[in-house]
Formats: sequence, structure tokens, C-alpha cells
Amino acid sequence: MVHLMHPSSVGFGWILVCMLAIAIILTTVFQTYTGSILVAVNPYQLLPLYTVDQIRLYCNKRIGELPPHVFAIADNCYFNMKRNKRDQCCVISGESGAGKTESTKLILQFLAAVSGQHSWIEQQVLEANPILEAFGNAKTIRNDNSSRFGKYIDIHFNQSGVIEGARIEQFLLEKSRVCRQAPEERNYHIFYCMLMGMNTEQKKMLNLGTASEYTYLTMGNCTSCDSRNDAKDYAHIRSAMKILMFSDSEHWDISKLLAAILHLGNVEFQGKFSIACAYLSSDFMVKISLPQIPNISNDGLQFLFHFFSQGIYGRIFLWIVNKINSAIFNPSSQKPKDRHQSIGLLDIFGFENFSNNSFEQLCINIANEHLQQFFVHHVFKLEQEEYLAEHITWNNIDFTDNHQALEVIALKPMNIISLIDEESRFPKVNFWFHLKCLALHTAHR
Ligand SMILES: Nc1ncnc2c1ncn2[C@@H]1O[C@H](COP(=O)(O)OP(=O)(O)OP(=O)(O)O)[C@@H](O)[C@H]1O
Repeated sequence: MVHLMHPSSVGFGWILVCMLAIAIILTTVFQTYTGSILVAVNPYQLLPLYTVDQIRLYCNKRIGELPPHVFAIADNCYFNMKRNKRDQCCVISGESGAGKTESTKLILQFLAAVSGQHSWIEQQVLEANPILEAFGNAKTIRNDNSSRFGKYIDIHFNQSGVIEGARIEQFLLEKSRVCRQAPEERNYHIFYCMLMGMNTEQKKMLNLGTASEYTYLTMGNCTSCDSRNDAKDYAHIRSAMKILMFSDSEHWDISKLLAAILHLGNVEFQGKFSIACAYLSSDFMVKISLPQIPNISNDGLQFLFHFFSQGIYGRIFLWIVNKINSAIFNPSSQKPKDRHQSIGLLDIFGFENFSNNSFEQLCINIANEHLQQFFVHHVFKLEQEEYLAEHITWNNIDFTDNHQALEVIALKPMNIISLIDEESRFPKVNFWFHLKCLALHTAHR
């Protein structure tokens, strides 16, 4: 497991010590172990720690032989898999901006390098990242490249330890971002990249202009991002798509749907749709085999357009993940006779807490609470039990256990998620829902 920390979660003094020390002892200061878990603080600067020489240095070493490093964790996974013939899994946790996605990429890079073939499939697995990030990452106030979905990459190796394929699973893309962004945040990178990277003729064919012209791209009042180069990224996305076998026509079909979403966001509703609805809801509609249209206000109509746009984007994302899998997944490795070994990497979106949190944020935070519980269980509970069992004298460490919070939200038979589930069957959230939540919250305080 790799547990990452944003500098803001570490005491200020510690950051100072950490940053000063980085200049002196480059490899040890912002990474340490607790048992088999690597705890790292994001340095927010490029350090010469991830070079080919460092990969060679960490290859086939025991944990602890060299200073703590994400490569040591990757190496441990790889050689344990080979030695013990057992599948491995690396869980990468931490709040938003802590460095999870960068660490996942570093582990992938390490595995591709040590499995040593520099094959086409390795390149395809690595190039899946820019595509997934374009469609699933966005600028937030905490992170210019924040993952707004969770991913589990299962990398498959043959009996000799050579990468022969991979499979990606995605979880819970934050679809609401397509239509709404918080101040200083952006929509998904792909929209801005497309508008900056497409040539004039292509943009003309799709009736596209600049980012500032689209409601869906300007809700956060922020269309550019200093640390990113959207035009350059677009060229990279295009070349990665070619490597992952997206045809030109598939790419164009995706562009058309992205353009459709931008145009849908700019539709303005004039007149009263509700007047038309009143006439469209008659029984005669049924007689001529048409569905009755319910009475919808302009706001309701706008909501339907948002919903439609989010649905389109969600389907594009799913299709892209499936398309990538069809290029990198090798079904023959599933046959029992040449069963592969695998290393799974879990990189989910990080914990965030705003003054106003959406339902999606609640789901993201629950997933993070579960990971935190996994961390607490391994670092504190199991470790302390082991000390007790071995009669080791030591000072008990006080820690905050989030188990109770998890119980209230999702574990006990009566929990917040089951209440939301029950209430969502009604057209409007009712007063009792608030009351029941309040009762539940008070009962567990
Ligand atoms: N090891 C590192 N060295 C230098 N900079 C780093 C490192 N890891 C992360 N960063 C910087 O921090 C930024 C945030 O990292 P990253 O996107 O990996 O965070 P995250 O934990 O995946 O966040 P989220 O949950 O929002 O997706 C990166 O864009 C990069 O600029």
C-alpha cells in the first residue's frame, strides 16, 4: 500500500523541515515506511528520483535495503509475484492532490521497465493514461490534474514476468462536472484540449469556437490552466489514441458528441414550454401512439438537457475504457493452461470537503473512508495486536478510528445511503428524510 499526503495535511514546521532537507538528502525525506506501507508527502517539485538509474538501483532489492521509495514498493510487488507465484495488489490512497495518480504512473513505469521487453503492449498500457486523464481528469482548486473517477488497473504478466496485457476498471465518473463547475475549476480537460488543438477546418465543421463561448466550460470562470498546455496535450491524446487503435472515424464520432454537449449547454429556452406541455399531455396523445408529455417548466427542461449531456459524456467515457481494454486485454492469458499472474493498482479520486458537497462527493468520500479504515486497521490495529501477542513493551498509540463514521454512512442496516436510496424513489425529497438523517446522526454521536 502507498499512502500519500498533501503537504497541507502535514504540520507546517514539518513541511519546512521536509523541504529544507530535500535539498540535502534527496531520497529519504518525504518518504518513509510504516510496516510494508509507504507514506509519502508530495514534494510539488521535480526531483531527480525517478530516473532510469533509480529504477535500476531499486530493482530486485529487499524493502529497507535502500531509502523508502515508490519504486521499492513496485519492486516488492513484482518480485513477490514472481517468487511466490501469487497475484499482488497495491492500494494507493490519500486526499486529493496528494500524488496518487503520479505514483500510479511511476509504478507502471517501473513495472514496464523491469519486465524488460519494451513491447508494443507495454507502450499501449502506458499510453492509456493520457487518454483516461483527458476524459476523466479536470482542474480543481486542489489539483490541476485531479482524477474525477476511480480506476483499478490489473497488469497481466506471463510466467516469465513479461507484461502481456492489462485490464482497466473505472468507477463513478463525476458526471455532474460536465454541466457544472465550482469557482476556479474547469470541466474535463478534453473539451479545452479539443478547442485549442483542433485545426480551423475541423472546428468549422463542428461549429466550434473558443472555450469562453460555452456555458458548460465557463461555470468556474476559468478556461485556462497555467500548468497545462491544452494544444500540446491534444496532440498527445491523438497519438495515444492511434496507439490504442482508435480509428480516425471513431475519434471524429467522439469529437462530434463532445461538440454536441457544448452546443446543448448553450441552448436557451424562450417562451413557456409548460404551455405546450399542457396540450401535449392529453389522452389523444395515447390514442395516436405518442407518449404523454408531463408538464415541464423551463428550469425542468434545462435540467433534462443537463441530464442528457451528462448521460452522453458518461457513455463516451465507458466506451473509451472498453475500447482501451479491447486493445490491451489479451483473452488468451485467461485460459487456465497459461494462466497469467497479475499486479493490480488501485488509484481512486481523493477525499475532498467543500462547504457544499454533492452526492458524488459523498460517494467519493465514502470510498476514501473505506481506504482510510483499511490503513488504520493495518497500521494501528494489526500492528498493535502483533506487539501484544509478542509481548513487546511499547507505548500505546492513540489514533482516530473512522469505523463509526463508516457505520453511520454505509455499514449498519439503517444507514445514510439506505435512507437516500429509499427517499430517491419519491419525486421530491421529503421532510422525513431530513428528520431521519438527523436522528441517525444524533444517535451515533
Ligand atoms: N512525486 C512527485 N514529484 C513531484 N510532483 C508531484 C509528485 N506527485 C505529484 N506531484 C504533483 O502534484 C500534482 C497532484 O498529483 P496527483 O494528480 O497525482 O494527485 P492525486 O492524489 O491523484 O489527486 P486527485 O485525488 O485529485 O486525483 C501533480 O500534478 C504533480 O504536479
